[in-house]
Amino acid sequence: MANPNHSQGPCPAAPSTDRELAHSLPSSQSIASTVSPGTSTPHSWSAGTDWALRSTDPSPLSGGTASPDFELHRLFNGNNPPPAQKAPGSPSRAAAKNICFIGAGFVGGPTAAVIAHHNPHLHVHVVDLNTSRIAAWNSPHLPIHETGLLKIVRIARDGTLDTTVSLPGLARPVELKAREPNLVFSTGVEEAVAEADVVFICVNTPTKTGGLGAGAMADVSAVEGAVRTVTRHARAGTVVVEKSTVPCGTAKMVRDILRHHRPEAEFEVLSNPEFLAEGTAVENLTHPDRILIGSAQTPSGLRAAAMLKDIYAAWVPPGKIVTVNTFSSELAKLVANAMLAQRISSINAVSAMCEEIGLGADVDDVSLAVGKDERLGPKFLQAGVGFGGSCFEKDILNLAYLARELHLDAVAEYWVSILKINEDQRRRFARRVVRELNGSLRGKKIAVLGFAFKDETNDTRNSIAVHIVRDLALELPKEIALFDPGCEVEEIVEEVQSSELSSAEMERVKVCSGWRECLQGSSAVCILTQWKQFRGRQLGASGGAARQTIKLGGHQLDPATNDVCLSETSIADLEKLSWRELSSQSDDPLGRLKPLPPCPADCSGCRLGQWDARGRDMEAVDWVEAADMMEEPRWVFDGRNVVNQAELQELGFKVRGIGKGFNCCGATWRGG
Ligand SMILES: NC(=O)c1ccc[n+]([C@@H]2O[C@H](COP(=O)([O-])OP(=O)(O)OC[C@H]3O[C@@H](n4cnc5c(N)ncnc54)[C@H](O)[C@@H]3O)[C@@H](O)[C@H]2O)c1
Ligand SMILES: O=c1ccn([C@@H]2O[C@H](COP(=O)(O)OP(=O)(O)O[C@H]3O[C@H](CO)[C@@H](O)[C@H](O)[C@H]3O)[C@@H](O)[C@H]2O)c(=O)[nH]1
Repeated sequence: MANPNHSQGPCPAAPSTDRELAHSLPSSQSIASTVSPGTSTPHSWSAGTDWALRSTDPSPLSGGTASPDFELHRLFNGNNPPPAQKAPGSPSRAAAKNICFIGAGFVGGPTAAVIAHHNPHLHVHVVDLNTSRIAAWNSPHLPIHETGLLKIVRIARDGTLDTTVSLPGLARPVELKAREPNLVFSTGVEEAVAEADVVFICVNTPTKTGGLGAGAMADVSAVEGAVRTVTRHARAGTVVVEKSTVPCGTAKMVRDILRHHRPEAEFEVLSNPEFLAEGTAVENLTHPDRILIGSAQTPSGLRAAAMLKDIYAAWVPPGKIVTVNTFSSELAKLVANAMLAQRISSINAVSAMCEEIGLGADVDDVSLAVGKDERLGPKFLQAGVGFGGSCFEKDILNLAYLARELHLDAVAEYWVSILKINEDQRRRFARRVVRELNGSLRGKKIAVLGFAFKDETNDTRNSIAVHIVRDLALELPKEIALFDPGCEVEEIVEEVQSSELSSAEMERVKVCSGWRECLQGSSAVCILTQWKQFRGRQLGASGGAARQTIKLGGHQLDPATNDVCLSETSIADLEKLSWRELSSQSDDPLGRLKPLPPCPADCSGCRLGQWDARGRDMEAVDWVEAADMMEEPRWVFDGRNVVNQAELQELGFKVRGIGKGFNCCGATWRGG
């Protein structure tokens, strides 16, 4: 809870936005941070006030929302709502009240939670056939480990408490009214669909493994399953939103199925692909680069798009919401992933060249130089052992399949070449390990640090590590020890077991629960995931978290009235102020969260620990200690260029990074 002893006057050293906030609260206002589910009221300044909505977006699609401009208008003009301003002929549709998400996976769960968090007036119901997944969403131990996710789930799922905030930067205490719960997780798929105004389909769409298009085409059977439920149970007029990544033309297919089974009912089908990346899901959902909405370009399609746009406009600036037709939207999702992966394959191809040139060419220097070109930019130019994960490969295969279907073989080959480079990159890495260890791994222990497909996640699906472990296991080493600071031992075991290793190869694989156990007695360490813990204690310690600059939502402060309106975004600003002014370490500095119910004594979630407060080994590797544990000569094969090569070489390690055509002493070497 915020400290009442600091409630007098503004902080003299505070920047201007802080000073504005310091005078921001009138003496007698009480602030409701939410309204009851089912009312059309957005975040209200004072409870019980109903606001007319105004479009702040010149686009004819906008149906209006509680945008910052609207909130400012309200503050300048008291409680008189601004006149509704709709572009002539612009479509309108009743605002959604009940939303259903089918699929409580990596996309459905976090997306539903963020939508519910920012739209307290909506009732959001997330359903899945997987009972254990739903049980986890209803527990203190969520099935998905994403920074900040538990907190927003708790706010929306459990509601919040009445609280009063007193901070040195605030003129007077701020009263935050309790929030009602508006996020439900259940297995009641049919009931949730029957109640919904909008149904988001967030089910899995993996690459087909058999039959027509095996190994290339996306398997949309789960989408079809979800659509079947909609045809049977949805009310006429329900808007169906395709959130899953699907082949181009799927929205039309869904529309056709609905028309066939329910010819009397009007259904609109929208494409609204998701661009979040795992490990940064909450950040990506909270501050998206864009929200893409594809709709039929008919009046009713545009009305449906406007309704969806309003849901996002609760926290996304209107300029970031892009509306197109459904085909362009579906294609854009596949192309975005293909182009991101293409950059990685491009820089990995360069890394192979750097290694072969061997004259000191360093791929990281090339990335730096190339990324300075504003037309190219610095992101997604990190060379490594290749990209993994559940999305890039399947979406490129999907795109290439479409090109082939269109008889564009050269185009299909172009996309497939991205995957060929990726495969070559990981093969080259495994070959190099074997070559440097004199062409044989027999009798040697190989340590693998990192098993998740990227850092800050526990997702091991299609991880590069699985492929490399398989290639190394073929060499019959004494042992391959695996450790990942973000994954449970069971998660890694499960993934390895599904990797087609023979029983003789499997016997050599051991999953460890700490880096010491993993490195003990090894001849070589392969770093396959970019966890910062692998950089080492020395670097980890010197890094020190930079002090965060607090943006106090300046555009939401009214300089004339010094009022502040408290949407969840503004409450987040208050939390930042609290962290700064009171040096609070609490995840809940305003004291809004309801306590979690105690877990049963045999709770497996408690036993395994949690992402945010877990018992697993998140300690940085101490390379000084590691040097003593390993067999000589000690090799480090850094597949993500995370360690400081010079520092490790001083400790007696032989280090090989990606795309380094030299070692630190200037001697050239050649990759495998
Ligand atoms: N994972 C990501 O980072 C990411 C990002 C953007 C887009 N996508 C796309 O989003 C979609 C979902 O991906 P995900 O990673 O969330 O998948 P996931 O496997 O984690 O979750 C899908 C969930 O859908 C459930 N499901 C399947 N059929 C169902 C039905 N008929 N009724 C109720 N529940 C059902 C499954 O039980 C599962 O829990 C995919 O198309 C994927 O390509 C994923
Ligand atoms: O410069 C880079 C960036 C990433 N990677 C690797 O690429 C893979 C994918 O990383 P990332 O894209 O960050 O994670 P994903 O969760 O797979 O997200 C991608 O796939 C999602 C599913 O479609 C999209 O929504 C996201 O926009 C898109 O980034 C990982 O193995 C990374 O290690 C690199 O090797 N070099």
